[in-house]
Amino acid sequence: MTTRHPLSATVLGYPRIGAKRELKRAVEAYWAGNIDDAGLAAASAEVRAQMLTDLSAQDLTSVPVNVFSHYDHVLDTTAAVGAIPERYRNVGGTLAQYFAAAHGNAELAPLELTKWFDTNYHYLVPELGPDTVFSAQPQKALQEYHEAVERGLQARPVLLGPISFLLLAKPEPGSPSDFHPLSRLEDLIACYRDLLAAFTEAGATWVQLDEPALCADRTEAELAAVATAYTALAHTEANIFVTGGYGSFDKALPLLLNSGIDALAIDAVAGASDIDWLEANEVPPQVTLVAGVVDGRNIWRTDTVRAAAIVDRIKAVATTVGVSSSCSLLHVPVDLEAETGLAPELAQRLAFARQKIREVSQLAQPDGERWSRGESNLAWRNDHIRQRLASLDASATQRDDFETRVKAQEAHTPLPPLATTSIGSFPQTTDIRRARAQHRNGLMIDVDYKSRLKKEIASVIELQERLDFDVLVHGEAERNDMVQYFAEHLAGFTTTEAGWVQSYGSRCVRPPILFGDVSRPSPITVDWSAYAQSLTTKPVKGMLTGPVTILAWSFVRDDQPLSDTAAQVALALRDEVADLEAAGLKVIQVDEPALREMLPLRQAEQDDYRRWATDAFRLATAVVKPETAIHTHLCYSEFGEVIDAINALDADVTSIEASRSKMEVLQDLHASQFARGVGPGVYDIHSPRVPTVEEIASALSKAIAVIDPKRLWVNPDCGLKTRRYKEVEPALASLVEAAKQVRAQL
Ligand code: MET
Ligand SMILES: [Zn+2]
Repeated sequence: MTTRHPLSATVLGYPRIGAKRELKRAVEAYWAGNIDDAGLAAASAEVRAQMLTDLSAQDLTSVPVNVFSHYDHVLDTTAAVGAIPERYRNVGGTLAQYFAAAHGNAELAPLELTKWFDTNYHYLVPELGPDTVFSAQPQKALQEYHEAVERGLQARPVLLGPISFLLLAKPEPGSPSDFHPLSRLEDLIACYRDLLAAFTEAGATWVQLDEPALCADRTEAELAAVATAYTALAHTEANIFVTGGYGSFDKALPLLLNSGIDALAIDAVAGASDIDWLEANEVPPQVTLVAGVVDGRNIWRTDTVRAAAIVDRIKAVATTVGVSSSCSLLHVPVDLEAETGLAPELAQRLAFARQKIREVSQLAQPDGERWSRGESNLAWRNDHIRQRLASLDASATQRDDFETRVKAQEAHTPLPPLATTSIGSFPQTTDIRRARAQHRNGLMIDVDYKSRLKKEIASVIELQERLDFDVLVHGEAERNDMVQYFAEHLAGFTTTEAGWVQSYGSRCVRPPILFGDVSRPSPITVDWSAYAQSLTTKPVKGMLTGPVTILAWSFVRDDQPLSDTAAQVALALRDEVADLEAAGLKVIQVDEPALREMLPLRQAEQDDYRRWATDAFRLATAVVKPETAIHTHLCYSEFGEVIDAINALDADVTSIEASRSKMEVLQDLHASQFARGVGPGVYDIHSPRVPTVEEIASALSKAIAVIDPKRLWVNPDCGLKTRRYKEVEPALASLVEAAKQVRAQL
């Protein structure tokens, strides 16, 4: 019998929150003090056991370990190199320190949370300084290694690779201004060598180092660091398997191949251009190539006929070839079998994590089962929508110029300078969540549910009138989630019952599935917004989620370009915008918080993205008359990168998360000569803290130094749905009062 290579059939990582979110429940119970250390350890062990059961259900030739996480895998690597920041170190045992860094406590804010590449996963940003001492802490990885070995599995510990770890880190507070974490490479490598030594000593022959940061454009110095790091690590006893997983390695590819590493995973889904390079160049014979042909980021069943052809292309250039997922399966739900409500013709085209393991295993067998997707389902096609889109010309995305709009809007809806508003959602009380759940489960009839929602809207309007807001919102009580709500009301989408994926820590989301042509069977939000407007003489904002964000937070069909799908979503929203305007809404906000998230990692692809993303937004909004104001909202920082796109959205007003980034965004806006209305958030809704009138007034005073007060809006930095009324009321009162004070000084 020939033994198969350990990387013949594998996946790069696995969902770790539990098929039914068991880990979420355990961790939250632990934070609340409802279970103790032993209780959490037991629950975690069960989640890991299930992961291993899944990973061993098909004949994978090796399984990744150390891919379980109590919160985040970047924080796990931070802990593995002993670099949990000093300030969390006197909190108690290692788990307490870990959670303090992850989640904060009464005294300490957690580490910064930010988006993981172009996904909706968030990682905790490591903080490193010139004096950070690295020390190998292999215990967690070893424990998971032993758990797998005890089951007779061939296991390989996984760590975030040293280059990505340093590139994702930020300088710790107080570091010299010219300090860059990458300058710590040599010391970090020494620590990784210790970790690898501990793994090999325990019996591991392979170690997986994930280098997703190499799927973005890198400077010459960063690329040089890749060669240095891997040449050093290749001279250890461990066999090194490097993965990327979020696109092509591009310039890093030859460096990795020639560094002496033993295996490299190619992302054949998002980074197929690497395969072209491999075909045109020489692959060192000692390097095993692992073909990542099973999409780790989407839920479509793999066309294994096509995938096998890609594996063959790679086999033609390399001596040893394996098959894997394109990246960790972290981004997909665990089991399709749990979805009993899906239409069979859709379900048969899907694969979640368990099904993907099976696909890998089939692809790795020369005579394994093959499936071809064939044509897309004709029943999912909507020719009427396609014709409407085809008949649109450039005027569909073009409004009058901003000057004209401002004049028309001032006449139509007079507002003071520093006008006050909020971002849309108001606190979602237990009572309102219960009503929604009861209605969903058929325990509350439509009329009762509608009157319950109307009551909620009326109370939100009453509160805003009492607080003296200038532009009111209806509060979004009808929405469980800003994307799911629209997915439930648009044709071409379906939602799942248990399709949970981790967003960060214990927070999970259920991305809807966009499977066919999108259309709007009937108005979605119009009744709620019109009802809110009927209760007040002040303007109410209609509230919609934008096309880019709807795509970013869904699993989207991959049989046509994203730009085509975005246009269909935009057209549906355009009809909704037109209906809101016709119903008397003078202000309409279309949220695009995911505008930055979808930005491609490689510069070469960014212009195209900016074009279709802004076209979609404009298609959705440019239907209104000049006197109707279009607002948009963005959060999650780093606006520098999308400022041109924000400009191109051509919204009349853009509200932006800014209180946490200390109004830095104003500098960016100023520098880019952004000329339209802007509302830098002055109340950090991510914290229960109630801001004072003085601090908001001082932020506003800073803002009017760079922005014309007529263009400046005063608002929180995001929706209020996760907050409680007891914090929100006084905070909003401070906000309105601060606006009035600064206004009085103009
Ligand atoms: C993540 S952005 C949220 C915007 C939405 N309108 C809300 O207020 O909740
Ligand atoms: Zn937001």
